[in-house]
Amino acid sequence: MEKLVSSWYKNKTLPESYIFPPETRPGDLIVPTCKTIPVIDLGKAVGQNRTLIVRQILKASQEYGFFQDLTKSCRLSTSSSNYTREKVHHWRDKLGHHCHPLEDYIKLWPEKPIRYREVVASFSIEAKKLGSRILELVAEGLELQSGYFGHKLSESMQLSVNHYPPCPDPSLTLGLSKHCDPDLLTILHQGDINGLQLFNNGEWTGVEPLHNALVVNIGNLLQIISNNKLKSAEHRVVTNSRVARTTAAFFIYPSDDSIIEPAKSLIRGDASLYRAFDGFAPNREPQIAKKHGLIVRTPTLFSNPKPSLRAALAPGVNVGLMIVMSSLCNLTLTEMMGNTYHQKLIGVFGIFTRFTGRQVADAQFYGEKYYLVTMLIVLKVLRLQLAYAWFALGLRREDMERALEEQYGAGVEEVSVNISGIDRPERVNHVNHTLYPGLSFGHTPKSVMVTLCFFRFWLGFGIGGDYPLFATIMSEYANKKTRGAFIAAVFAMQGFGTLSGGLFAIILSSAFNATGIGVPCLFTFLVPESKGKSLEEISVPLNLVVMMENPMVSVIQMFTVHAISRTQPRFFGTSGGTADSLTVDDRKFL
Ligand SMILES: O=C(O)CCC(=O)C(=O)O
Ligand SMILES: [Fe+2]
Repeated sequence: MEKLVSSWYKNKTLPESYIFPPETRPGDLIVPTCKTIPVIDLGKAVGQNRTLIVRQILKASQEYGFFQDLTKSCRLSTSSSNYTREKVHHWRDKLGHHCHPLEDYIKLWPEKPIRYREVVASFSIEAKKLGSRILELVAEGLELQSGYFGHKLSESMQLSVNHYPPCPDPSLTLGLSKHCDPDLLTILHQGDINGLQLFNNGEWTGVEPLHNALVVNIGNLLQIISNNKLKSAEHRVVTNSRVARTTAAFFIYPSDDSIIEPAKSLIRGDASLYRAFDGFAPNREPQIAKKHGLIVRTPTLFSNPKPSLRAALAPGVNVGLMIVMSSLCNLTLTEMMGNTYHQKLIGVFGIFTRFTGRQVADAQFYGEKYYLVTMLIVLKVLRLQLAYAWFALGLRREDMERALEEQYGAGVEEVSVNISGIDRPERVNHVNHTLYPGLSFGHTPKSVMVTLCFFRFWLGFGIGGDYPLFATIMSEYANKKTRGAFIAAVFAMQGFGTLSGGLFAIILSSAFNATGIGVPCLFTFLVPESKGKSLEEISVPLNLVVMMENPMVSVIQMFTVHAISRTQPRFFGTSGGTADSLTVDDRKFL
């Protein structure tokens, strides 16, 4: 392990590796302490006062993401867990370990000092209780059902004991640089030494240590679950040259298998600001677009927990596929329309579809566009594509929200109907049916398998009628000598088509991934260090800035523009229906 700062800091000047770049140094070390960070006495959250306390907590969490609570209730590292790779080290040593469920972890805690286990155990039991109480009050304030944050969502707890030794030059370094906690809720015992600072309204303010108080701050996950009704606070720790500062932070976070998403009741009427994700691991930090001076607001930003599968579903792939496929279809169909074999095929096909039902034909993608065999991949990610369209075109927010509301409803249908070149409204059903094989009845492996088997069977049933058709037409068309080869080719082509569709998806998404950007989230929050603007206001252009720096993404955006603009005039509001007729404002994002 790297040597702890505490073991060598004495009589030394600040080593270069601890000197932060000028723009992130603490600057003026004496910042005003924030007298207005609300102090909430949880002991009073009973009887008639309860509603008042709930209101105070909610208000504090919305404005600051921080409040102080008056109820008093292993791994040794230095700087951060990323010591070898980080550019600058933090002036901090840290002991970290899990503490809940206690009986699972206590045996792993340090044995010395002798009372460590006893003291920390009782503290962590209290911290857990306190966390649960606060979360219950937060649930009440957000009008979520009682116990909403209980069980899995707040199942785990980790403790970080931070030690910041006296520092030779506090103006050049930081104990912890600006960050938001990635958890649900943090309960911090900060002792009685100043050091914690909160970034609010574009300024740093000190969080004054209060006797008998714990600092409570909202983490990213609570911001996500509350759909931005609560705010995860940005904070940092500055050092001082006189005394060591030791703090204990309890991080409450969900079990690994929890699904994190905005609470359903909080997205009614509002757009859901975050997509759902699972496999939450508190240490999985997102990539930070440092050169843009941006701070990552959500742990999901550009994170790609299951790279292979997710990569294959990258929206860029979908757009690319759609364009290639629909051009192919258009060409093929135009070619075939005047062809008598085609007429025959349609005739027989018509009988077939009447016999087996429209759905069967639709579900196997053969209604009219024979070659949309990759539709399955494509449709699954339409939702993400809509997000791209939004970013790329600077669409009006209301339009985007409406489209999202209708996700797998009419909005997507229209887009897919249009993109695939089927423009009559009565064909909406057709697209609807093609969606089925891309959906699942549930999210467990079993239900996915059942859905898949069911639709595969259905598909096979439909194809079973169709293959003989192909064979017949091809036999009629080809001469005797080459007939066998032609029929083989026709059948093989479908497989090749599907394979190359998949291959295309994989190549495009690997290229996309290699750019380091990963699959973008629907709404990501990159916040510049500038004041005055709301998250919503700045997130769209900023996402674009990041994306536009990347040639691959720009290409995908151009695709999106063409695909959507060709077909979706209503998304443009008043600005017209083609890329050419976008207004100047729209164009600035292209
Ligand atoms: O030590 C402190 O005052 C704050 C610690 C902190 O923010 C953290 O561990 O995330
Ligand atoms: Fe923190």
